Amino acid sequence: MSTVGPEAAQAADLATEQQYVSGLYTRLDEIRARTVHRLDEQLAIVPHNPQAIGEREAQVEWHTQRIVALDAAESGLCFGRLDRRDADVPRYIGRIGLSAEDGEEEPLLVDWRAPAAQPFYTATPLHDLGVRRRRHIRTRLRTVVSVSDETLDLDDAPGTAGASTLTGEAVLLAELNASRTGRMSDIVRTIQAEQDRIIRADAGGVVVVQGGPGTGKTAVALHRAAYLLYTHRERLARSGLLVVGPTPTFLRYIADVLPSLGETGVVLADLGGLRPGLRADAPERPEVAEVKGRLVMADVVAAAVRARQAVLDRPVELEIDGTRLRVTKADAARVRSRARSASRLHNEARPAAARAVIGLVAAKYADKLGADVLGGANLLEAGDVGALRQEIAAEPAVHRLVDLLWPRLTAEQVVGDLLGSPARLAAAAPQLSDAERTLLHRRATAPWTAADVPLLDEADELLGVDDSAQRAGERRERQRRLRRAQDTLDQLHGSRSQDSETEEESEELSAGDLLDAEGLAGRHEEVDTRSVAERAAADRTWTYGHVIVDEAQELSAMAWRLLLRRCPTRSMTLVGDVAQTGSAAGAASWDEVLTPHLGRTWRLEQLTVNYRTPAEIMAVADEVLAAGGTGGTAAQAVRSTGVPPWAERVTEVGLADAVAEAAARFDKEDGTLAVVVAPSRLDAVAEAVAARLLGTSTDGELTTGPAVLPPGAVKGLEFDSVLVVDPVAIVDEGVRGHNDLYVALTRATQRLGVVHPGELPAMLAGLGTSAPGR
Ligand SMILES: Nc1ncnc2c1ncn2[C@@H]1O[C@H](COP(=O)(O)OP(=O)(O)OP(=O)(O)O)[C@@H](O)[C@H]1O
Repeated sequence: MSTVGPEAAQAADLATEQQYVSGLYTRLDEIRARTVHRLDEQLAIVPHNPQAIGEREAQVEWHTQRIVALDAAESGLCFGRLDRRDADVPRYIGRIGLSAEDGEEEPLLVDWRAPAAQPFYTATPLHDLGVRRRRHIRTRLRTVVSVSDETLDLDDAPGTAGASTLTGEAVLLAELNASRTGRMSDIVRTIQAEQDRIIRADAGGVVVVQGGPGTGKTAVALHRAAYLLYTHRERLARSGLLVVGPTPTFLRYIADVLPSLGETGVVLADLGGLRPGLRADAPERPEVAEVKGRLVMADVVAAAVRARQAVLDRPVELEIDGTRLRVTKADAARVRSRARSASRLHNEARPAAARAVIGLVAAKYADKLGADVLGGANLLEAGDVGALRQEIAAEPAVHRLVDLLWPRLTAEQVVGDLLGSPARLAAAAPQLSDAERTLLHRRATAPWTAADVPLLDEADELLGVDDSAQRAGERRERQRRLRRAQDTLDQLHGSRSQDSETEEESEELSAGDLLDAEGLAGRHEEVDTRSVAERAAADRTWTYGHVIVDEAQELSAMAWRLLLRRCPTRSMTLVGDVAQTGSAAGAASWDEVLTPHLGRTWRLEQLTVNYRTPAEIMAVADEVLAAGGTGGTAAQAVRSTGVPPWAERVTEVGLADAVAEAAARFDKEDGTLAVVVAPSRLDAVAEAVAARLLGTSTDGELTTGPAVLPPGAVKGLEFDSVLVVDPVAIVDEGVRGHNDLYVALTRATQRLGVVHPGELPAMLAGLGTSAPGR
């Protein structure tokens, strides 16, 4: 009897899986070709009315999206197989679902997001969910290059139970050890059970995901987005999904993940990009951002809007056709109370303010014109007063008075004027101290910062839009279309030959019988052909079906108000780590930051395993947190590299060159490199590193070479090698300096070095003192 050796068994497994995977690619090609053909058919259609245009656009979008998803699935199409105790056929798991032409009961490939795929991520020897064996399949292009098995059935392989809490440990570690590229990639092959639970959590309500550095919060947030789009496709296709991240650099870093999962219809934005048409990215001092982020600023903005609804300091005179009229403070107060009772929103109340002003001026004018010199009743008739009102409504002096008492305002005017004027600040913000108001004060024309965006949004909420002119224009346009449609119908009707109106022919339906002018006019209305994501991103008032916030601990109270307005259904996923909060306006605890807005309606989930940072580096970082961080949760490092992190003391004058020298040593290693440096040293260090290493970037471009960045800019990112410069300055210059240093140290996936000009602080005593390669 011959036994099969492990190599032969492996070869046989490879051959079996290759055959299956090749079949899957054949099926993928067929479906793709058919979808391309259908798309071509749709593009060839020439639609003649808005309804047909709309239908065609929907079909084109659907087929295009399908092709994008099929293309995205090409790389690593199938990565898993489940052999189940009670089923004869294996179940294959992949990036998308594929069924056979004849629609067999078991699909050829199950989408990783489908419920049937879940055991691939969550089955364990103790809770095997009916799975005997989980197989990880690795492919390069369309070739299967390896398979690795986990036996879950305790009867088959006694002793496997409890061996590891990780799913597919070998495959996972291989992924984690790989060099980084400067762009985040998806983790669909190796999602871990605690992550899977959050990814598939119910869409309703607010889920807060707290986890230490490297626990996969960003990865989980993005895979949850893909999961929700799959599970609630129809709803989210209409309402859209928003992902908010801390910086433009971070958004670039994560930008490939969702497309690689076949999902392109998501809006990604940082806070400074949340106002359509505005890029608010001017730098801001942290202490200013902190004041701007306080909840009290909602009252300040409201007071600033109210202050624009003027009562006069002294009477104004205006002249109409040579007649002088006097408008008093009391008159102005009457106009204001009329307008205020007409609408809560300033700009929407403007027509009421204008009517009140016209009424007031007309009455004064009538009094003068019709005054009986003998002191009798007014000599003007009611009709005369009506005509006067029309005349007065056209008077430029009256328009100026309306503008004075109730100006049409934009959010930019309200907030710009407020911050640009100490007097306006003093009037609108008595609750702030002089020092705080001084912090807020800036040039009226200064560029906008990210912390201004919630203030602008708040102002917009209070201003509303006076769209009466636009609505009047739309009414006129609709009437024009109606008239044109009626003419068309009349012509059609008129062209019916009188002679042919036999009884039979008169039974025929004409265009006019089928359509009325209203319907025909409707057909000529414009169709908005932008995608939901495009429309959502361009519309400040858009409300999303789901909002995901990454690095949520950084958001100020005012930013929360803005985001909650974008998601009235409160279907939200917030991920972050209160131990990594860098901004003064951000959170030291979730309770503190969320309870004012959400009460206790949110639920907390935790991630506990650090997949990024090796144990050697985490041991050092944890000491920093213990020495002065703001809480957070410990995360267990999943691997160790055996490479000790080190510290090197340098002289103050030689610091920049020493950093460049150390960076050059790291640069010889595989993968990406970041130099993290306190803001005050940024320019000198960046210059020295750039002079030494080609491709050095300081603008957050992570793919060209070493990146030199301040701690605030590396939030959420990771690099194979990290060089931290002058840790004491990082702590001293940050608002929450220990957190900043903690963030900097935990960015490394492989190697960490610290260069310091003075004594090494005690909390970093765990660092070795000799830099390798010296
Ligand atoms: N299940 C997993 N399989 C493979 N890689 C994973 C897994 N989970 C996380 N990772 C990897 O670990 C790294 C850290 O993940 P991520 O950036 O999502 O963590 P984070 O919790 O957001 O970190 P931080 O708070 O420090 O920014 C990434 O490279 C990510 O791809």
